Amino acid sequence: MGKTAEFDLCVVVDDDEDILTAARLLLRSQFTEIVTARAPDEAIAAIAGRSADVVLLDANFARGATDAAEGLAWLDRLLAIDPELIVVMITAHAGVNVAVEAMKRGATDFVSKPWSNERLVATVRTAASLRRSRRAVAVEKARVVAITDPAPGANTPLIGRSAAMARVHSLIARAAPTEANVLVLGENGTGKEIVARALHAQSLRARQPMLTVDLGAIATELIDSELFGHVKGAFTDARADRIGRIQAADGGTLFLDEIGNLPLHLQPKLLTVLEQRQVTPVGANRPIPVDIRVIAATNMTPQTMRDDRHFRQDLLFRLNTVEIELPPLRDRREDVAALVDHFLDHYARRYNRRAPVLSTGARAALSAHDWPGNVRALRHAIERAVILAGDAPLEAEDFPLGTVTPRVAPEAVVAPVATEFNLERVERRLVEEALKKHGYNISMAATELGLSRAALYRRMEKHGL
Ligand SMILES: Nc1ncnc2c1ncn2[C@@H]1O[C@H](COP(=O)(O)OP(=O)(O)OP(=O)(O)O)[C@@H](O)[C@H]1O
Repeated sequence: MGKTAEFDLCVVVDDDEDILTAARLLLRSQFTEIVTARAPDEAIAAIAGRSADVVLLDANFARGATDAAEGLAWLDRLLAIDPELIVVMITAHAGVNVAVEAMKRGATDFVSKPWSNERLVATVRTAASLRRSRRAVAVEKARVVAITDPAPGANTPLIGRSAAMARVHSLIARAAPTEANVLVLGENGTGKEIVARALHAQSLRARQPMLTVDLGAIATELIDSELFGHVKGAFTDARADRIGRIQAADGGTLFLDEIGNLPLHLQPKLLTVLEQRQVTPVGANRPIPVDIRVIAATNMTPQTMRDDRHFRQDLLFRLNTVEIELPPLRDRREDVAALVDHFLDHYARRYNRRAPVLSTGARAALSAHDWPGNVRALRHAIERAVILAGDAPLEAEDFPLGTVTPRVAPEAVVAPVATEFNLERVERRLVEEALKKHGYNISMAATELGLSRAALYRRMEKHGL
């Protein structure tokens, strides 16, 4: 059996039978199948529903014609059927104008008759490889888009009418339609991701995807290749080219969550992407142009972000063209009532129950609570209450408000009691303790528990924390 060909399907369209035979002989070692046709419509019918790697298309069909009008018209039709199609035009000798026109209309390359065999094979091979890499990028892009669905709850509207939230709403409305990069600051659970989604949804890029990279959830050593991509062989496990999230977000918005976790040594690399609008995958030697708008978020305080031991200031200035700061819930208690009503209604629908009534005392307690986990914690508290509610109005005791545990010294945390052996309960307790210990700072609690942020969120959901 002969060597397997590298490419699948080549289509050659020419009204000259000799040319068809020559092309078939020349290209048969490169393609598993070669379809030849004497007229373009014959070729279209022969490959209907299939995807050709390359179409070699003659420019002149009408006898004696040299202006290529017919070939160019067929080029348009073929590209209308499949805009990704790779067409190599066969032009008459010295038909430079035709070649230029064909390229302008979307042909990938051209060969002129009489051709040199070597040149023809090289041109067709390059064109077929281009098709393959375009397809690989499309598949990779779809994969990356598919795995970056919004986090649970991230698609809810931004509730809150306090003066602080009114400022946030107004900043979103003004910044969204511009191309400005936006930095969203706020403690964990204050709604930074919702703000990022609102910015994208109201932007000119709304029809393109918004890709999220949670820099707090990716192992540090993987951040480089996740963000910037890599080429095959760049490191031991790089078995194939892989585009990074930056390239996958091309045309859309890139949401860099927990930007404060971007290692210092990668910060100049991101700066270069933003300044030069191009990305160089790990191990590649040529940069790829990218068009992205960046929204970044962090739970670091503005002071920490402005400390160049944590964050490069030149990068900060690129990221924070507009800065939106989300105040913690304890500084906008007037928003609690609206949030409580929103989540009561939301979870009553979700669990198909009547929304429980809250006593005046319960409402007052919820408003007075300090909510170290901010809106996320309030949301979980309401969800739990809706699930557990009986017929009586809910009282303050029905919510796990307990005594507020401020950020405590690590040694003050009690080790789990060894007499408890129920794994689920032990897990819940550990997660809860770690959250309290770190003042509901998700990144720090996750690090302490040896979990990724995403894994910690899943456990918080599971245990209603
Ligand atoms: N203003 C708000 N209105 C409605 N829901 C909110 C609001 N703020 C936060 N939430 C809810 O709280 C949860 C946390 O929000 P989000 O993930 O946007 O916070 P975050 O600041 O990005 O948190 P983290 O820093 O921990 O990633 C989500 O379930 C979201 O629906």
